[in-house]
Amino acid sequence: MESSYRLNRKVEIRQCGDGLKGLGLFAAHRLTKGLKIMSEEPLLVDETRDDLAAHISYQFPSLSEAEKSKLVLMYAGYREPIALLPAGAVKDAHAGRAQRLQMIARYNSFEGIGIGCALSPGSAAINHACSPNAFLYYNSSFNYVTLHAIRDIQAGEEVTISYFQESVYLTAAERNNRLADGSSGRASEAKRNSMKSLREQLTRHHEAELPGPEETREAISASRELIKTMEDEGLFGLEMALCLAEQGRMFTILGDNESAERLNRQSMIIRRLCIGFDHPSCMLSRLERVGMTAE
Ligand SMILES: C[S@@+](CC[C@H](N)C(=O)[O-])C[C@H]1O[C@@H](n2cnc3c(N)ncnc32)[C@H](O)[C@@H]1O
Repeated sequence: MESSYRLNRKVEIRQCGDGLKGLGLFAAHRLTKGLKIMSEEPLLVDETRDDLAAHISYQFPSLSEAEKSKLVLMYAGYREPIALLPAGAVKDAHAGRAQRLQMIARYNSFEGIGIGCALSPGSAAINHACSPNAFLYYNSSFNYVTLHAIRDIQAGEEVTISYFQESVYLTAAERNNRLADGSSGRASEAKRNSMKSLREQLTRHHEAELPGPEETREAISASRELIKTMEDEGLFGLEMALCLAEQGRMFTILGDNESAERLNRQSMIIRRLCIGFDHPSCMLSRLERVGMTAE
């Protein structure tokens, strides 16, 4: 029988079927779009991945024994039979080597998921997909890492995130370069190139001094195309929420407040999908809707 570790009632960690990706996170039953799949306290948090890797061996001794054993079992760029060693000084010395801890920090921490970079046990089991079905976020207000389903996920299906959640404008080639450690990326080249050039077009529009209505209408159509491509690619993320809000602002410039409001609502829906209703920025908007804004 296949061995697996049940992380919570919704997901389990087990070996991926293809034998290439190592461990992965799998749905224990059907997970509906928008569901919070997990929420966990990170073992370590730092400003960037480089900082986390630089500090991990100093911080490691202050973790609890339970936290240490979760951390040393993470992927370190190569698979070592740490789990098979008998408990004791040899195992501890080997598992906690500074160089190995740094590799663990590099391969398993996630940055660009909110403020800072976090290393947490459940997220360390999540593999990359170019069209992911989940979104990872570090909620610094409550100090926990959340994972939300951005589409329905079937029982037994692997739960994946994009390792480029906040760098969505990388081309397919740039992604594959960054995934050179063995993670596979199959982003469609034409679509990713088109997203990058649409973003450049929008940036030029924002940087232009006093763009006229014609230029703004052109920028709106570029923004529509960009959002449509993101949808086709399954890239429901905070960048899509930002694009919707940005398009809303352009409608405001044109005096079309109704469209602006509709886009702001859509933007908030995507934001909630990715980071949850209980994220402070989403809760605030709920208060705003009932007229309870802060003074
Ligand atoms: C955060 S860990 C994910 C869990 C890991 N698979 C394990 O066995 O512990 C990141 C590592 O998983 C592997 N990986 C992630 N996504 C992958 C993919 N789509 N294809 C192949 N390997 C992948 C890469 O080796 C990557 O450095």
